[in-house]
Amino acid sequence: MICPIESKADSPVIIALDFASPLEADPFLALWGGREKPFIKVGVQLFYAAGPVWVKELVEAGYSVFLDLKLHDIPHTVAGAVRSLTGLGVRLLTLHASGGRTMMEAAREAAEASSGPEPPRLLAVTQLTSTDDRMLNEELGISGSVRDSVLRLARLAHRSGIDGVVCSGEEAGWIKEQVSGEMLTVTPGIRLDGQERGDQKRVMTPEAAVHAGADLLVVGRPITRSADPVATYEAIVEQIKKGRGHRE
Ligand SMILES: O=c1ccn([C@@H]2O[C@H](COP(=O)(O)O)[C@@H](O)[C@H]2O)c(=O)[nH]1
Repeated sequence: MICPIESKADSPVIIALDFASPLEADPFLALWGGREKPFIKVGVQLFYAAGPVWVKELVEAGYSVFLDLKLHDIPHTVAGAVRSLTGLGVRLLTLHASGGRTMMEAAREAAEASSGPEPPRLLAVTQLTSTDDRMLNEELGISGSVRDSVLRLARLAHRSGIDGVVCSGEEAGWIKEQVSGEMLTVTPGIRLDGQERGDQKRVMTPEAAVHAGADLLVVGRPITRSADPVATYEAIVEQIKKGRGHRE
């Protein structure tokens, strides 16, 4: 089943607007002029440059916005950040599951207590898609596989009342089966066949990710660096339809 948070255009693709400033992001979004507005993700680079007022303007202009700030601090501070951000009207907001249960519960309670627009659904980042087993074990000193760690963090997020997780396509199906079918699975690390991975370690094609159980796909450079971003976006949407066909 495709989750109800997906974009109005019946497309589960979220475009990661990893640009330096609105001077780059605005002309990029204008390429969709006359078409259904895409679901967009604003991450730390653009948020730090553009600020909350610009994000609110996007929401007011009709964009569904995923604010990917990956909050990670003591519970009191994260709760305060969530309170500051809920008024923006964004649909999704991230925090790191590794901040622990008390931090995630504090974030959820802060979102629920908001009196403004509908609060964002919270997503817990499990292990970044740029992490592989070697990095986890040798650099971070965490034993076991990335998959085990992702499942453990997804369970913790679920127990903390968090709506969904950010994970790779490789883990989306396991989370649905082993944690909860209700957990929203949002998957970056999307690459088209044969495309450069760049810094991503756990990658999947759009079709394979949806087939594996991903609800929403985050796609940045494959679209933003494409010679024809709108055509690439539409080709990815087509691939997803195929992936859904295989899943049903
Ligand atoms: O584990 C994670 C969490 C977030 N991201 C974000 O998704 C996009 C991916 O961009 P690409 O250019 O398609 O690689 C980017 O904004 C990351 O901050 C992630 O990649 N992995």
